[in-house]
Amino acid sequence: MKSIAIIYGSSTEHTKNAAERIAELLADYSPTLADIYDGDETPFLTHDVLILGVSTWGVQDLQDDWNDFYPKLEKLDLTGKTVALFGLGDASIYPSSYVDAMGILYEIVIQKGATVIGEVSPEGYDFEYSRAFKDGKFIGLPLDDDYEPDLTEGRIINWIEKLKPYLE
Ligand SMILES: Cc1cc2nc3c(=O)[nH]c(=O)nc-3n(C[C@H](O)[C@H](O)[C@H](O)COP(=O)(O)O)c2cc1C
Repeated sequence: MKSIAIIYGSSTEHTKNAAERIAELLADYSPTLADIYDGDETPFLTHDVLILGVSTWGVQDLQDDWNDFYPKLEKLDLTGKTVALFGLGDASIYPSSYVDAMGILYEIVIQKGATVIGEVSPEGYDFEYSRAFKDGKFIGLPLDDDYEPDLTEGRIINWIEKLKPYLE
């Protein structure tokens, strides 16, 4: 069984709530839950699988705490790490930058040597453009607690089931 860290940044608790739900669903793996606000790179270094949660703010930007942490992220070596990403956004008001921050994190973790798992089909999502949408798939799990909160629980459960084979 792999060791898992769930690391999130959240300004109005949407990403935090999703991170806590993911932690509950993965309770058998005893995951570490960390708020990137603390600025601590230790969980990145001490776990095999990193589940990273980020919301998009400022239109197309990383959530503030992830933004502050970004220079540290640029210095990490993530070779051999498995990363799964989830991103909170609002496809109704920001359809042209939907969950862009998840795409920003994807690009840097790939550059730092990580393998990314957990891509998601766009079926059921209504958006125009997303930096997190590559080669016909989202590179992680988009969640929208502003526009379609009722879908969050089912989306998380489906996604976790798909991740589980990579966590053994
Ligand atoms: C000023 C502002 C800018 C935003 N920009 C985007 C955006 O570009 N793309 C997007 O998908 N969501 C955008 N959002 C929506 C947030 O990402 C969304 O509310 C999210 O659930 C916040 O999560 P958090 O509470 O974990 O920070 C924006 C929200 C605000 C208030």
